[in-house]
Amino acid sequence: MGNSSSFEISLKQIASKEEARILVTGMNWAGKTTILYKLNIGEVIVTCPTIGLILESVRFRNLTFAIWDLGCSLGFKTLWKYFHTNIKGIIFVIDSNDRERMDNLKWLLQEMLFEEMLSQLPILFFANKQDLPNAISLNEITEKLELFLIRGRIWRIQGCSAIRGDGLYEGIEWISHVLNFGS
Ligand SMILES: Nc1nc2c(ncn2[C@@H]2O[C@H](COP(=O)(O)OP(=O)(O)OP(=O)(O)O)[C@@H](O)[C@H]2O)c(=O)[nH]1
Ligand SMILES: [Mg+2]
Repeated sequence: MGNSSSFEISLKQIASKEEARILVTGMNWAGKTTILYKLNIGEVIVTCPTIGLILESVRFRNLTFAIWDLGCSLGFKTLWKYFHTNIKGIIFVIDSNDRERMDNLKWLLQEMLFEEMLSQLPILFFANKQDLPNAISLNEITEKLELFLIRGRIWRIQGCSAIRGDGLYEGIEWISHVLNFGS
């Protein structure tokens, strides 16, 4: 990665080229990449791996899905600063099998929910890995992450298994519909 000013210029260039998008995010290992592959909505493109920001994007109808990790050392704020104007919705992927990181996840989610630049955007929560025997139920995830406290935006939690493909299209159809892009 170059120095911080050349890095900022690179970010600006990426942000200016991209069109309206849905941000797909969540903790690492949650299944973001697998979901996008499974949806078979196009080739996953590593847009710019050289600057330390792993940005993958795929297209589905007229939506662009861009993904990056919460665990990324850049942090939310750097990314939001450049990308928020094009973001129309958020897909937040949860590893339903990861009980140990639920508390961490809750705080990361809170940080995002309170981010002014992302306020009012609809959120689809994909409770992924529901195929695993110890997966946490949707009700329990809703409790643990306090999703019921979300105000001022449309949200939905959708159980899914990126491995099997269950639930993915229901979620994508929902967010497409909410954004008035879907048929
Ligand atoms: N059992 C099961 N495993 C899954 C599912 N989705 C993803 N995985 C596995 O979880 C691991 C992480 O999946 P990725 O798609 O790489 O997750 P990611 O969120 O893109 O991870 P990072 O890019 O590292 O942040 C892989 O071993 C996947 O095969 C699922 O629905 N069920
Ligand atoms: Mg990934």
